[in-house]
Amino acid sequence: MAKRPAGSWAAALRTPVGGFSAALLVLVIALAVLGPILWHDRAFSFDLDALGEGPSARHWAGTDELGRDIFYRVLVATRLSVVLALLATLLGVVSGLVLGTLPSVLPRPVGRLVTAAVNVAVAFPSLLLVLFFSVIFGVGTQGAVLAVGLAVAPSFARLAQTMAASIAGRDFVAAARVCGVGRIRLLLRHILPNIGEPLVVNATIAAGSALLSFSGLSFLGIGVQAPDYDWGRLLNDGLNGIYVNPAAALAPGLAVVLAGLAFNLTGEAVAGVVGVRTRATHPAAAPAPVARAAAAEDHDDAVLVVDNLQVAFPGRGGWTVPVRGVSFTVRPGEAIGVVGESGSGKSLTGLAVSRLIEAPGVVTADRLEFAGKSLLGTPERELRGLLGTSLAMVFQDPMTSFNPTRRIGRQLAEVSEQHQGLSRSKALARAVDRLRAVRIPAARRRARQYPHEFSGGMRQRAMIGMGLMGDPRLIIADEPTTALDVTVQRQLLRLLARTRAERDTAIVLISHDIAVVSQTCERILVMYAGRIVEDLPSAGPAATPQHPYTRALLATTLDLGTDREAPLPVIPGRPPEPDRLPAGCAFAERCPSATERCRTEEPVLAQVAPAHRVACWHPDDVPLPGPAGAIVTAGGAE
Ligand SMILES: Nc1ncnc2c1ncn2[C@@H]1O[C@H](COP(=O)(O)OP(=O)(O)OP(=O)(O)O)[C@@H](O)[C@H]1O
Repeated sequence: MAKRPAGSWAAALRTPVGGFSAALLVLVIALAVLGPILWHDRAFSFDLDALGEGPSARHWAGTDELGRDIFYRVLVATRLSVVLALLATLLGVVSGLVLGTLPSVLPRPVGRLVTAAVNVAVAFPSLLLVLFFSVIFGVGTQGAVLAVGLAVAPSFARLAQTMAASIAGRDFVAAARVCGVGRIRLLLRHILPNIGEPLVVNATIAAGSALLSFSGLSFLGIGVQAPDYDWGRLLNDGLNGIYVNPAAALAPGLAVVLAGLAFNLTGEAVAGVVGVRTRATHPAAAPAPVARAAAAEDHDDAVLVVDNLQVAFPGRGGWTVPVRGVSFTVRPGEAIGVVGESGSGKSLTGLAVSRLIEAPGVVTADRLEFAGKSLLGTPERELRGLLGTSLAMVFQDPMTSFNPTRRIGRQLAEVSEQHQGLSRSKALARAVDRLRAVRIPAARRRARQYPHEFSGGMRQRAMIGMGLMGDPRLIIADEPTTALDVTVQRQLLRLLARTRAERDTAIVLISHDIAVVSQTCERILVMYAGRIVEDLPSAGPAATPQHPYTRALLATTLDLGTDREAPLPVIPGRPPEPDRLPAGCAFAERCPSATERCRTEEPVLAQVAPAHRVACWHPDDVPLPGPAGAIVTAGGAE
């Protein structure tokens, strides 16, 4: 299980649910431990002057027919009630875990048999199972523990099975398998630790239910037997005289409810901390604004204006700001490339523009406008229509971009049904037409197919086709060609270029590959550690990169002329983590031209030529070798 920072537990305790459940649980545990030690004698002493009496100053919840104090009996019964519930839960969790994970270590036919047995058991209501097992194991405490425990087991087995199956498909398990790790070790080392958290949460909640079931069994007379007593037995005793002394039944009933609540609410609070349920956290204060890096240029007809954009996430020691004051403008029909190494903030910038940053992430900007509308100030409902028809997003992994259970045509058609009010058949006809427009052969037949029946390149085309269902003014493509081979990559870039030429659609192409970007875009934004460090055209007189980072990126680009005998060029060092940024220029550590000033003072993005901005104290304007010294790579322009 991953270690949680102490801060998140403390924060959970400060919430009303967390605080209340923790207090209640501490009280229940304290009573279970101390109850029999402190009040055993009082619970067993007979007051012959007060037989079967109602509440009084001496006996707060009255007495039973032998004159024993009900209040103290309820307190003393806490230990047996809680211990039995916990024992039953433990039994249920352990046997459920064994049943749930056995199929992954047993030979396949036996494993299937176990799975089928679990499926059948899950189909029965747990109360029915409790009664069934009680009959089998017989009346008494032991039988009741076994009955409640085994009745809980199937739901844990199912939970463990489902979670183990989802983990078993992950890459790290495959990697361990390839390394020859055996099945049992795989289960113990790689699968169980990753399903531990949800199991603990569910076990805590199940303890509350076990307490209730146990009290139910004792109440029916098939659980704890005299002279022992738990809350269920006290409830049973109290019910006989309920018209004389209602408190005799109410007191143990209240104890069951409060202890059940303590377990259930604690489970909820733990779930909030370990993230079993996705819950928006509300950090104490908003992230502090970072120093402005540059202003966006003003254009009246701009499709997208990003001015001083910041994306922040709450971390252990405060906010981390992976995007720090990014500013740029995109005009109609313009193709802008965003490049940079992994972690430079490219994707977050694209996601912020598409309003896809989820809480607890926070997006702020002086201006973030798409098609003249503020993306931060306009109500969600108003924006949905605009973004649905005018903004298209193409992601890196085309397989996960489509819903695998729905036909491609229907998924495309949904856009027009939702945003353009087209009928089902008209929307589908448009979907087929759009698939044709992105050059998908046999579009009508293909529209009836599922995503897995498409090749990677076709899925990316279909994704662009989905964007074209509306009338996109901007396409944001985040690493759209990374998963594709070079030929398909070229086709896709050509399709983007054609779409742009035909419809005057602007394109923001995010890539780590400066060669890909320079082939498709006329302007390149180079990002490093959450900032734009250079903004330059990809061709023309101002296309000589001046930032040492851009020059280093270009130097590491391989092309047909690269000397295969020489070692592969790399940029030494690694980019800084967003929560550990140095003072001054973030690239200084890796920069051959860095001086003392670079290490103390952060450069701002400044104009060095028309349409060329650089954030560097020592820009290098010596033209690079190659055609006109510009960023034209082996692929050439499309
Ligand atoms: N939800 C998140 N919570 C905290 N930090 C995040 C979150 N998402 C991204 N980051 C951090 O923000 C930084 C920038 O991420 P981003 O995905 O924008 O990088 P990128 O330049 O697109 O890299 P890549 O090419 O690898 O996708 C990374 O250091 C990442 O760890």
